[in-house]
This record gives sequence, structure tokens and C-alpha cells, in this order.
Amino acid sequence: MDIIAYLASPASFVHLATLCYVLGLLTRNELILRTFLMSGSLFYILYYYNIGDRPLWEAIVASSLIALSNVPVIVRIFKERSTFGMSDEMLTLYRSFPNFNPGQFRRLMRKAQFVTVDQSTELLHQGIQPTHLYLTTSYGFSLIRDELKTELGPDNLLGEISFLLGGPATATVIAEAGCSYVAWEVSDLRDLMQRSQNIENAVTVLLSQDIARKLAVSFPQKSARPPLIVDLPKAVTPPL
Ligand SMILES: Nc1ncnc2c1ncn2[C@@H]1O[C@@H]2COP(=O)(O)O[C@H]2[C@H]1O
Repeated sequence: MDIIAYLASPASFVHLATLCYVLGLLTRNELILRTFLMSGSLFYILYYYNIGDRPLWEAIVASSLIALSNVPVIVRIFKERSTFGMSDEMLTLYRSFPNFNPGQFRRLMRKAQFVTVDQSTELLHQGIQPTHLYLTTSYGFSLIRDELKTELGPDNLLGEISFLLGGPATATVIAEAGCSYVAWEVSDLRDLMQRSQNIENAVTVLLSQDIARKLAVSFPQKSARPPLIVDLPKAVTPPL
């Protein structure tokens, strides 16, 4: 049989369908797997349509349902991996989350509040447990610790130390009139992290990197509290 006749015959469709299924099942990449499974189902549909005197409609409907069931998952994977449809404002903000994939970033942003301050507002108070974590998106933030004061600009996380350590704020932060920030309720963030291990990892890395960046330009005024030393029970030597 020459190649043209073979490609036009129903046998080629079933061979291609099988090849797609086999290649799909050999990969661990979910997008490729689902694309192969869908292509395999489409070749089966062509096969069932052409194999007999009349199309095998029952088999065509079954294969169509199998092919279609891949579509929502393929769309979801695309949305996870692509910034398609994000506004310019979101794309700019996304640069502050380099270790998040677009899907994780979208989930995080669904919990965010975007605030522009019209009068001077205290966001964090030294010694008091914060209710929110903040990301500055403009200049105009005053950071006050004990008798020291400095100004902070955009792209700074605020409240990440108490978020990670579970203690009170280590400084007071005041947002001056006109400045803007993004805020997350601590409880929403913890909830999100509890539901997704990947988001928990991404948030932890983001906060740790922010602290490391701040530490790189600070000098200790006093020594940090030493690690807690716990008296562990002595190991019992089993009798011989
Ligand atoms: N040296 C610093 N440089 C920049 N930001 C700081 C510094 N010290 C404290 N902060 C911020 O001020 C916040 C006060 O609340 P947290 O201690 O939770 O987290 C703190 C940091 O986000």
C-alpha cells in the first residue's frame, strides 16, 4: 500500500490514535499528556467515522466526551502558566513576585486589597501583633523603631517579620497621605497557605528574600535573641 493510500485509510487513524495515547502516557508533563490524549481521541473519532458503511455514532460520542473532558483542564493549565489577560497594573505588580507562577499570583491577588491613603495612617504599631501584611507600591512610608526613623519606598513588604515569627511588630509604620499599598489579611494568607503547599512555599520564600534584602543593608544595634535551647531527655542505652 503506498503512503497516500495508507494516510487516507481508517487504519492510519487508529495507528495515529494509539501513537498519541502511548506518547501521552509516557510523559509526566500534564499539558503534553492531555494534548496527546485529546489528539488520540480526535483520531479515534475519524476512525469511527470512516471505518464502516455508516459512522459508529456511539463510539464517536464516547470519544468526543473523552476529548472534551480534557479541555477545561488544558485551559486551567494555560491560565496557571500564562499572564494572558492580566492588566498592566497587575503585570507591573507581578514583578514583585518573581518566585510565583501566574496562577499562584492570581490566587494571591484575589485576597488583596489595593489602597491609596488620603490621610496619614498607621499600618503597624511596634509591639502589637499585625492583622495585615502589606506591600508598598509608592514612596511615602515612615518606619519608626524606638527613637530611630527612616523612609521607605515602593516594593517593600511590611509585617513579614511578625508573620513569620508569629510575634508583635518590630517597628511602627505610617503611610503618609497620597501613598499606596497592597494589603492582605493575615488570616486570609494563612488560610491560602494551608490549602496549597506550593503557595505556602512561594510565600515563605518571598518573605525570607525580603528579610534577607533588608538585612543586607542593616547593621545590628543589639544581638538577636539566641536560639531556644531545649533540654532533651538523655538517650537510654538498651540492655545488652
Ligand atoms: N530595618 C528595616 N528595614 C526595612 N523594614 C523594616 C526594618 N525593620 C522593620 N521593618 C519593617 O517594619 C515591620 C514591622 O512589623 P514586622 O516586625 O512584622 O515587620 C517589619 C518590617 O516589615
